[in-house]
Formats: sequence, C-alpha cells, structure tokens
Amino acid sequence: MCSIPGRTSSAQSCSMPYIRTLKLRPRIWMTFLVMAPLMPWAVLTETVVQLLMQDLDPEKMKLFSRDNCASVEIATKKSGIADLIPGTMIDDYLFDPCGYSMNGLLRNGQYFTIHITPEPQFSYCSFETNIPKESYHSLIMKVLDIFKPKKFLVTLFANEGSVANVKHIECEDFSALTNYRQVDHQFCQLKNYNLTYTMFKSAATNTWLASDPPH
Ligand SMILES: C[S@@+](CC[C@H](N)C(=O)[O-])C[C@H]1O[C@@H](n2cnc3c(N)ncnc32)[C@H](O)[C@@H]1O
Repeated sequence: MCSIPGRTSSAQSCSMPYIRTLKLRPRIWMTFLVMAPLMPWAVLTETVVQLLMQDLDPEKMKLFSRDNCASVEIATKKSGIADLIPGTMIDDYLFDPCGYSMNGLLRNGQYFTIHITPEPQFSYCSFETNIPKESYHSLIMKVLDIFKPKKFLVTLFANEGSVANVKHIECEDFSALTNYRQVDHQFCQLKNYNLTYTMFKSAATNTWLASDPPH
C-alpha cells in the first residue's frame, strides 16, 4: 500500500489486477491486488492482515536508530517485537543511520513482518501477518501497545476458507480500543476474496499530521 497525498481517483472495476482507492481525507490509500488464477483443486484458505501505522511513539522510535541502539537484537528485544508472536524465527535489520525491518517465520511457514520508518517528521510502521485467526483483537492490541500510533489502518484480506473471513460480515469488535475512534470502515467483495479497511485515529487528537491540510 502507498499513500499519495493530493491525488484523487475513484475505485476501478473488480478486474485483475485490481486497484482499490480508499479516500480518507486528506490522504488517498491505493491498494494494488494481483491475483493468480485459482486452480480447481486449490484449497481456499488465505488470510493477510496489515496494520499501517503513522505518528508513532517518539520514545520507542529512538530504539530504531544506530545512535541510540547498540544492536538490532537489542532493538527487537527492548521494543517488544521479540515477544509479539512466540516461537517465531526472526531475521531483523537495523538500517544506518535509522530504520528497521524484520521477518518472522513460524515452523508451519506462517509469517509476520514489520518495517519501521522512525524519523519523527513522518514516522510510519507496517505490520503484516498471514497467521489465520478468528479474532485479531489481542494481536492488534499488542502491536498498538508497542508503537502507540496516533492513527492506523487495519486491512483484512481473507478468502472463503479462512477462519478470519466471517469477520468481514461481523466486523471485528474494536470497542476495547478506548484510545481510538473508528473514522472509516469499508468492505470490498472481490472475486474470491473479501477485503475490509478500518481506519482509526487517536481519540486525543483532532488533527492528522501537522503537515496535512485541514479537513
Ligand atoms: C525500514 S525501511 C522500509 C521501507 C519500506 N518502504 C516499508 O515501509 O515497508 C525505511 C526506513 O529505513 C531507513 N533507511 C536507511 N537506509 C535505507 C536504505 N538503504 N533503504 C531503505 N530505507 C533505508 C529510512 O530512512 C526509513 O527510516
């Protein structure tokens, strides 16, 4: 996903590749989906959950720079990333002078991945996993507790066979996210997949980034 401030466009037809445009003023999120044709014998179980977070905790972000952190292992441990999903084999990297990327792999091939841009002017972090869950509530809470974003977007991409698919209809209950309020929720039914986007922002702030134009 990428954010293209100032650009406007409308959602396009559900053909492949598929471009979905999400208008969340003042930002536009564009999702590009390229789907391989399904084989008749394919088992339809696939889930991808993403948290795209902005305006992150400045103190926590200091961990992800070489000036403040002696090694990538310390950054992974001290940040809480190491304990996020127990039993994961982690490959992590601390960029010079700052920035962090990690991939975590479970024995069954499931993964999670985190990429952090800690610069205070435009701090951003993406979290993604394909671990299927009936509810992502506690995992999302853990991720939010690490990064404390002022705003974030949750996307859930699941197909018919995924245990997460029912959440598209029921809509995940985020009522315990007392520090946030839901500002948008969109549902998109694709050929073999369902996709939901839910945008939250901190209840404590009425603004987006200082650099954003007013609503
Ligand atoms: C962790 S990378 C990930 C970028 C990727 N587009 C993402 O968010 O998924 C971004 C961070 O690493 C820093 N960085 C340092 N050297 C870099 C390099 N050679 N390539 C990319 N990012 C680098 C950037 O300044 C930024 O803070």
